[in-house]
Amino acid sequence: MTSVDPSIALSDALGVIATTPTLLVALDFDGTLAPEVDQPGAARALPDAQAALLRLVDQPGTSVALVSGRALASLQEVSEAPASFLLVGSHGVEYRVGGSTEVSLSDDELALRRTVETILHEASAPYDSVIVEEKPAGFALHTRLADEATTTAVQAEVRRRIAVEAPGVTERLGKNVLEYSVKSASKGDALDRLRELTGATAVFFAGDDVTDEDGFRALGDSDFGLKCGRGETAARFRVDAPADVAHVLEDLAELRAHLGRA
Ligand SMILES: O=P(O)(O)OC[C@H]1O[C@H](O[C@H]2O[C@H](CO)[C@@H](O)[C@H](O)[C@H]2O)[C@H](O)[C@@H](O)[C@@H]1O
Repeated sequence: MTSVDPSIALSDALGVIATTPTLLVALDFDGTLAPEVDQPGAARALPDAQAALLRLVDQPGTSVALVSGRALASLQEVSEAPASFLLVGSHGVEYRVGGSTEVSLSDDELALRRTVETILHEASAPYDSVIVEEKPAGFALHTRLADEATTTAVQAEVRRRIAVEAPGVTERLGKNVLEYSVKSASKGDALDRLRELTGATAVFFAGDDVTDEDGFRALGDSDFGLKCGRGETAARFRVDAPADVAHVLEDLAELRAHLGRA
């Protein structure tokens, strides 16, 4: 485990955030809580991470949120999250904060979404290795099982057509996934909303992908950003893999529980 900010050790910063009066623990799902797998529906949080989150959500003044690029329904299914977890899907477009929310699309947005659907399905049709995933406000093109040449070709074709036929849609590029949405919300917007909703005095957020950087940029000096894996980041701390995230969450849960007992 390393500190991107050399002025403070990860364990010291964890000890500080554990004492905050009202804590929001927010986690990206794929690549952070759950190791990456070939089939999106097969992803599951590591048992140690899930156990730590269940322990955290039981502590006084502590909220747990999953903030994912997945559609909310997909996130609910793979995360097996109890009702006490706050859920954000589709990169900040969908929320489960109490009751589920429907995504409401205008006629223009519905038409734009249909155009995106057509482009992604037509561009991916020649390739068995490319999968299109439906979301309430858009579609994602998965190339995890495709070779490099196929990925380059299909993404170039999609981008060429989107620029002409659906300008204005929001593009998000993740690990082996190129996604288009008719809503432009981000994980930064989601953390802002959850912070306000929970009255958090500090926020812990962990993520692994480019779209998680919006979340890290929404953090302030009292917060704790944890990047999982390689790549440029605005997070203050970094670990190598989901197993390390699980360890950090276990430590945070232990510190928070100790505080509750003190
Ligand atoms: O924000 P996240 O919770 O990290 O969600 C990002 C995307 O996750 C899923 O795709 C990724 O994980 C899959 C399972 O490990 C993997 O097969 C795929 O290659 C990854 O891109 C999900 O399917 C997407 O909808 C999310 O946007």
